[in-house]
Amino acid sequence: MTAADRAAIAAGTPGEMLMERAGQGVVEAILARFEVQPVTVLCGPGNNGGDGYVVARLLSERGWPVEVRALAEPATDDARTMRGRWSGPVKPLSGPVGEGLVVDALFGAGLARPLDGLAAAAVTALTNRAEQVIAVDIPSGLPGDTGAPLGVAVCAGLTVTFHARKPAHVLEPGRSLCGEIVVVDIGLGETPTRLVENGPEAWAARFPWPETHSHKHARGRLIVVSGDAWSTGAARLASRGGLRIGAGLVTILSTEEALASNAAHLEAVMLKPFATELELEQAADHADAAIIGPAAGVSETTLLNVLALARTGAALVIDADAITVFRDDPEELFSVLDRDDVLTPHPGEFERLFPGVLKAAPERITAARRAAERAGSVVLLKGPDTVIAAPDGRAAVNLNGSPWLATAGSGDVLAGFIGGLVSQGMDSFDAACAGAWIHAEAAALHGPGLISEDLPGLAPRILRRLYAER
Ligand SMILES: NC(=O)C1=CN([C@@H]2O[C@H](COP(=O)(O)OP(=O)(O)OC[C@H]3O[C@@H](n4cnc5c(N)ncnc54)[C@H](OP(=O)(O)O)[C@@H]3O)[C@@H](O)[C@H]2O)[C@@H](O)CC1
Ligand SMILES: [K+]
Repeated sequence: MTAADRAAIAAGTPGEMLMERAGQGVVEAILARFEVQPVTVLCGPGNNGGDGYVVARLLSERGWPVEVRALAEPATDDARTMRGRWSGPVKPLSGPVGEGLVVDALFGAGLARPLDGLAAAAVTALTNRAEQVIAVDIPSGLPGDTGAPLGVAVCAGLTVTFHARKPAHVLEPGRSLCGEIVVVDIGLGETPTRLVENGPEAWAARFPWPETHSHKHARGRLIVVSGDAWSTGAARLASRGGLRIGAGLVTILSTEEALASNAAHLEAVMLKPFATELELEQAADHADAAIIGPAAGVSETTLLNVLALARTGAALVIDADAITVFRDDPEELFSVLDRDDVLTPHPGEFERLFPGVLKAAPERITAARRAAERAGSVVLLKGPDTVIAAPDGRAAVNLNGSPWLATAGSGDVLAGFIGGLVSQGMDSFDAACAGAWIHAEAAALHGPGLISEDLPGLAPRILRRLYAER
């Protein structure tokens, strides 16, 4: 039972009533998606099984042919009550499951160990039937607080959970085992949750729209540090992203040798030379935000450039090579970061800065939180389920990730989106969340054939939508 259940029960809502609402929610989700057909409900011994008996009764009352299979007798009072209200037969779990839908009410939040014996066999027999399987709360075999199955686990086409998504619903591979996810309100009320699904509702109210009197300097001054003469495209992708997301002035800072190639490809983005890290520091002096890392080169120069930017008042977005250069001494980086700064590692870069943290954490949200706390800055851990965490414990998981983003340079544009938002004064955690969401939304909008050059130009369609809904 979760803390939310216990709190609701302590506040006077009987567990039995919560269970009735939970079963009702599952049934409504089924009725909204499927025609009447045979349904087999697999019930476990705990309250997840209790929900299963409610589903069986309510579907049967609506004329559905229902068969109940139980792993064991109910072991909780509420489950026993619901078992008692089911007037049909209860068959053993063993043996093949017939045609039609299968409701998986074997285990939910109380899963304590890998499935074995009859439960494992029943779950294995459901392989290749995902579209017909409706998981109650969580696909059995998947612990709610991680996205990692303990052993065999149900693969469902629909998962109906209660109150709020749990880590297993948002983190891979769990998220893919859930299929469509429906969250049912069972009246648990407002309970503090520190896991946020990243989406506009989490940050749109604080999006930095320009006001009538805004001028370009007030809209945010962003600088992007260019790579050397052969590696200038990444900084331009980032700068274009920054400009499209609304920064008023974007400047690429480039060494002499890369000036010509940058100059040949820039219009609204400005260009300034620098030779030493001291000159970089001076050039960045009036910037609100600075991006460093995309194609920067894994070199001592990049490391010194990061430290130089950290001496300015600019909020930093540190990506790619600018992360890797600190692999021998991550503390050197952490000692100059503050909570306005954002690190945007993929898992390999994350490992370089935070060795062992991903492996030691039960899942990616905890890993990103620990990293943010250690670094003292916002950390955006990339992946199909990108996680954003702040040093104060805030965390969000991006749910609109898109496979089209697996293309060269997409991370550079993401750094640009985040830097552009931070430069406009948006809180860095919000900016990382908004940047990641808009980035994935843009990719989904384009779909097949996406290249990173397309991403900045897709942002306006999403921004228009956000602007209209503000
Ligand atoms: N969220 C909400 O608001 C509401 C939630 N509700 C529902 O309650 C569910 C949580 O119920 P729950 O705590 O009783 O746990 P549940 O998953 O049924 O299993 C526990 C039982 O399984 C057993 N067991 C564990 N692992 C096993 C294994 N591998 N193999 C074999 N046995 C194993 C374990 O035995 P033990 O570990 O003690 O030996 C225990 O007997 C939740 O997911 C939701 O569906 C609603 O009803 C009300 C509102
Ligand atoms: K289940």
